[in-house]
Amino acid sequence: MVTDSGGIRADGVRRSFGTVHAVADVDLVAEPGRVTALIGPNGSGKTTLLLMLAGLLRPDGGTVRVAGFDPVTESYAARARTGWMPDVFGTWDSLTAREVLTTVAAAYRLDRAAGEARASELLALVHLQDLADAPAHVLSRGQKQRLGLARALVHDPDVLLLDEPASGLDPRSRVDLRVLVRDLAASGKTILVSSHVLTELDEMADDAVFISKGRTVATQSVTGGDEPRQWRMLALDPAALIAWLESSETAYEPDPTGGVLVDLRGEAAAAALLRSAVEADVPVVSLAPAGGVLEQTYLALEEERR
Ligand SMILES: Nc1ncnc2c1ncn2[C@@H]1O[C@H](COP(=O)(O)OP(=O)(O)OP(=O)(O)O)[C@@H](O)[C@H]1O
Repeated sequence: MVTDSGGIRADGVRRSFGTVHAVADVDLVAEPGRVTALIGPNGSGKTTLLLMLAGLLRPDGGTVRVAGFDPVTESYAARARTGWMPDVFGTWDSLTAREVLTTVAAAYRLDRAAGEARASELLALVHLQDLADAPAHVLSRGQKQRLGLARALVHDPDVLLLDEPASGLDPRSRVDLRVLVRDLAASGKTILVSSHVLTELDEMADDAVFISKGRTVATQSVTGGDEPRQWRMLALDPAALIAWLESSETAYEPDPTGGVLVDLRGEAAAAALLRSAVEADVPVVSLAPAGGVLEQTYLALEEERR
């Protein structure tokens, strides 16, 4: 649970730019030790919300607590506990990757030796040792993202706000990012991460908050939930599969891939369906979730809002 001293909490937060209500009414809870995904279409207000949580933009109304502090009235305490990784990381072009980190360390009042040690540790963590002494402007987009992540971690914050952290990362770096984020959550940090790549969030997040047009429209637990979702079932003999589904009165819809889609509640239900199909000699070749759980919720919400 979020207590006064941990996690992120936003209640009825709003922020407009002129007549644009970028964030109109957002409620959000992100708990320590968990990764919470922030999901919404382009322009739904994710970055604006993250900027308010990071203390970089003042809300017009509502309340925000980050690690127990108000980022506006207790900005020093909140910022000391918050790591912010923007979607586009502007580096100071004349500095090297290492200097970017030691400069940030100095801003957080780490002494020189501690700052240098921390910079080396983080450069190794994000696999940038070989480029440590290269000017930051020569880094590729993905390498800059990794430096941005290292920068967010300099002061060992309790709360991490990551805006599209995987954008521009190659497949290996995405896996590394996922492992790192999970490790940070396991060590008790609160992590809020926005991304459009829902399959990636499926594998990274514990909880999800969906926003649309500046409002919270749904929250969902990613892990351990047994909400119904669609599974795709394929058989060597599609006619035999359909005959069996009909005789066993299992609801299905045909799938363009030649298989069928069935609604199932959790993995135990999938195992039971597979067992009965095999017992009935249906030559099933696969039964797997059709798309990720977050993608299914996202598309259902989009459909609802059309
Ligand atoms: N500084 C600003 N001035 C005016 N309008 C703004 C400003 N910042 C954001 N907006 C508007 O607020 C809305 C929400 O923008 P925001 O960047 O928060 O969305 P987002 O969900 O992060 O989008 P994306 O997924 O494309 O990154 C958009 O309509 C945007 O044009």
